[in-house]
Amino acid sequence: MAGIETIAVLGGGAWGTALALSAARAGRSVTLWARDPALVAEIRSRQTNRAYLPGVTFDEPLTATCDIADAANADAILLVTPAQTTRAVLTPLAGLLRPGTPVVLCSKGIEKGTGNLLTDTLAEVLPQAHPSVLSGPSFAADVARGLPTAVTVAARDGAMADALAQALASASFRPYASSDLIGTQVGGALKNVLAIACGAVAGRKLGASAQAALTARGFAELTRLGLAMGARPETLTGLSGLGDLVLSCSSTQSRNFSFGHKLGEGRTAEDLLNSGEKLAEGVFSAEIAVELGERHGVDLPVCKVVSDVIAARLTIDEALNRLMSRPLRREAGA
Ligand SMILES: NC(=O)C1=CN([C@@H]2O[C@H](COP(=O)(O)OP(=O)(O)OC[C@H]3O[C@@H](n4cnc5c(N)ncnc54)[C@H](O)[C@@H]3O)[C@@H](O)[C@H]2O)C=CC1
Ligand SMILES: O=C(CO)COP(=O)(O)O
Repeated sequence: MAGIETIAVLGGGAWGTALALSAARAGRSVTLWARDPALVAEIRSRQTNRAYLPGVTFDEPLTATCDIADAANADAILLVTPAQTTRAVLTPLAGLLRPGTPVVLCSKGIEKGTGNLLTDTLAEVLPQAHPSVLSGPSFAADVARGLPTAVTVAARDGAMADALAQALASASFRPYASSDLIGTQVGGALKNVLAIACGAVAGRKLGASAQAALTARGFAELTRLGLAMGARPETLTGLSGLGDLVLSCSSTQSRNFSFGHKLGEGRTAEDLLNSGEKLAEGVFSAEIAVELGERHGVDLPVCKVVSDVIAARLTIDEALNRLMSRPLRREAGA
């Protein structure tokens, strides 16, 4: 397999910019596509992205463009826009992308309306692409600053996953290759929903014990759904599953945790969404995760209460009562 030298990153937000910087540090030639001309101008003139990565000056030069056609000929494309925009962002590449080009989905979510994992959407829009996923415990601000990070990089074909891991690896960024596309995506999507629940527990001051219990029971949910959908167990206990769940369920740096924290303090989801709160993917994935659970015959009680709280069908206290009054059961067979 030919080496991956040129990389296009689609998305000029926090994670897209951080991954572009990280790939440049790994020695790749990187083009960052963003829809906002003002941001492209800022990157070209100042090598900063002050709105999404305040305080970070790029240590490696990035080329920026507003024309998505400039991305089509790269050896690999990283898609890093909010999960619900995946279809819209990929569509213009339909007639441009060379067959076999790896498209690495770096967003974490499930498509509303279809219940698709993002690789399913990719297959519908760009069937000629080689489907790939990057996921794991990694805050954009940490990666942008070159702090040590490890992630999972999965591709349909193990050799492609190895090539992508090789291309993205640097002294501070360590990808582990995998061929489990399903497991890698289920972990990333569900941890966002579960982080909202843990944030709400913290915001409601229910205690560290409750937060740990919810993280563990959340992991049981993530595992049940992942296995029912065909994930491999070792992926779910790896970086993109347990690793990312632990990070997001324990840190106020997580936007999903922070969103939940504010719900726990009494704000409503509607109010938060209307007041320009930062992107919290779990808000959009919660309901569709519950639907996926139903489709696969899997019970997801924590995701269900998160979905109900977001839709204002339940208060935080009612959610707690619902979880605590469920019939007692054996832990392993739950
Ligand atoms: N920020 C982080 O630490 C991490 C984020 N992620 C995932 O990466 C994805 C993106 O997150 P962030 O970059 O953090 O979000 P962000 O809110 O910082 O940036 C999103 C970017 O997407 C752009 N965008 C929105 N709609 C668009 C559209 N229709 N077409 C083109 N561009 C559009 C926005 O203008 C913005 O530049 C999410 O799925 C998130 O879960 C994954 C790992 C870490
Ligand atoms: O996915 C992330 C860390 O791995 C980022 O989490 P948030 O989107 O909750 O900030």
